[in-house]
Amino acid sequence: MANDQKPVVETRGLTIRFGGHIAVNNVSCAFGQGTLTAIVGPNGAGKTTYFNLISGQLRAHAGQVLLNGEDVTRLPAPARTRRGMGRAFQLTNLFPNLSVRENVRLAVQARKGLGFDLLSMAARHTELTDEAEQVLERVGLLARADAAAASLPHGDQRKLEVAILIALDRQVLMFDEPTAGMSMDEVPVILDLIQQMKVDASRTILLVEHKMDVIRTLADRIVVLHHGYLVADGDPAEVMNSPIVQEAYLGTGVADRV
Ligand SMILES: Nc1ncnc2c1ncn2[C@@H]1O[C@H](COP(=O)(O)OP(=O)(O)OP(=O)(O)O)[C@@H](O)[C@H]1O
Repeated sequence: MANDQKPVVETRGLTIRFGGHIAVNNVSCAFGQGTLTAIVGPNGAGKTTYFNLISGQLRAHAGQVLLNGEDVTRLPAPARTRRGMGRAFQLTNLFPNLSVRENVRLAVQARKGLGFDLLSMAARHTELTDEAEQVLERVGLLARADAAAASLPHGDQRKLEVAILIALDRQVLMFDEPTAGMSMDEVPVILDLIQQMKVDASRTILLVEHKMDVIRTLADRIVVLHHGYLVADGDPAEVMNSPIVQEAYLGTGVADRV
C-alpha cells in the first residue's frame, strides 16, 4: 500500500484462540484502495479465520479491525456490511429457498438502502428486478433466474455469490476461494468478473486462494499466513520466492503448491 494512502481495512494485533490453539496470532496488516490482495498459506494456516474476523463472523480475543479508520471490532457482521464490507456468502446462506433472481434483487435493494420495506419494494419492484437481471446476465445465470438458490449446482452457486457481491456494490469485496469446486470451463468466468470489479479502482479486494494461476492472474500483493502468523507480505513475485515462504511450504516448489 502506498505510504500516503489511508487504509480501507486494517487489522492491528488481531488474535483468536480456539481452546489452546491460536488460529490467528497478532496479525497486523493494512489494505488500501484499488488493490487486490491474495491471502495464501497452507491448509489450517488461519486464512478463513482471518477473513471471519475481518467480516465479523468471529470476534477477536485481542486486537482490532478498522474500516476506513473506524474501529469495527465489536460490530456484528451486518453492521460491517452496511459500512462497506461485502462478503456474499452471508446472503446466499440466508436465502437458500428464494429464487436466484430474488436473492440478487434483495442485494440490489440492500444497496439502495430500501431494506425490507414492503411498500417501497412493491413500488420499485420492476426496476429492482431489471437491475437484478442485468447482474445475472453478467455472471451467466439469467437462464437460472427462477431456480431456488439451494437447487443450483455448486459452480452456479459460486456465480450467484459473485452476482450478489456485484449487486451489493460494496467498497470492500472479500472472496474465499471463489473458484473452489468449479469445473475448468467455469473458472475463467469468475476470474473475468473479479477482474472487472478490479477495474473500478475504488474497491479493496481480498481473496483467499490456493490456486497459483488464479493468484497470478489477479493479485497485486500477496500476504502469507502460516500457523496463524503473518510471515510474508508484498509483491507477488517477490513474496513467492522469499525464503520464509519457501520454508512455510515445506521447502520447495511453492509456486506449484499454493
Ligand atoms: N470454529 C473453530 N473451532 C475450532 N478450531 C477452529 C475453528 N475454526 C478454525 N479452527 C482451526 O483454526 C485453524 C485455522 O483454520 P482456518 O480454516 O482459518 O485455516 P485456513 O488457512 O483457511 O485453511 P484451509 O486452507 O484448509 O481452508 C485450523 O487449525 C482449524 O482447525
